[in-house]
Amino acid sequence: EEQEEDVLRELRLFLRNVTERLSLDRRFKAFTRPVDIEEVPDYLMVIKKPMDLSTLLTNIDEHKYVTVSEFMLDADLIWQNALEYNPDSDPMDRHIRHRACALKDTVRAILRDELDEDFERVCEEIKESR
Ligand SMILES: CC(=O)c1nc(NC(=O)[C@H]2CNCCN2)sc1-c1cc(O)cc(O)c1
Repeated sequence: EEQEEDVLRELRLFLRNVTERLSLDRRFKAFTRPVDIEEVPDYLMVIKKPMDLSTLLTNIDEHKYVTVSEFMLDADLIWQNALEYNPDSDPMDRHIRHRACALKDTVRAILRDELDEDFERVCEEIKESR
């Protein structure tokens, strides 16, 4: 009903705000757009579920997420994919892994500081009821 749509509208506003702040952080430049398959032809042989910050925003606008937990599953793909594609001691691998770990910690810190657990519980109730 209308109250549920109010909650999901507030969820989308919160998730857009978090995603846009991440996209503005220079440490996460490599994660702002889909990996360019022309530049990195073997990427899709290694990474089965690509994800990036611009795709998160599109998903939010398409009402893909009813809970923060669903959003987190896709947001976690971004740094998990980077760790998987960059496992070696190569300086570039280490550089990307460092930024992937910073992304992981930053997302968790924002949600710990800014997500009210009662709000997420209401979102989970809406999801269960559908
Ligand atoms: C996001 C990601 O996982 C990524 N990984 C890379 N790894 C490498 O280049 C390592 C791989 N091992 C051998 C030595 N090179 S480059 C890169 C990337 C960076 C961008 O600024 C944009 C973009 O689309 C992708």
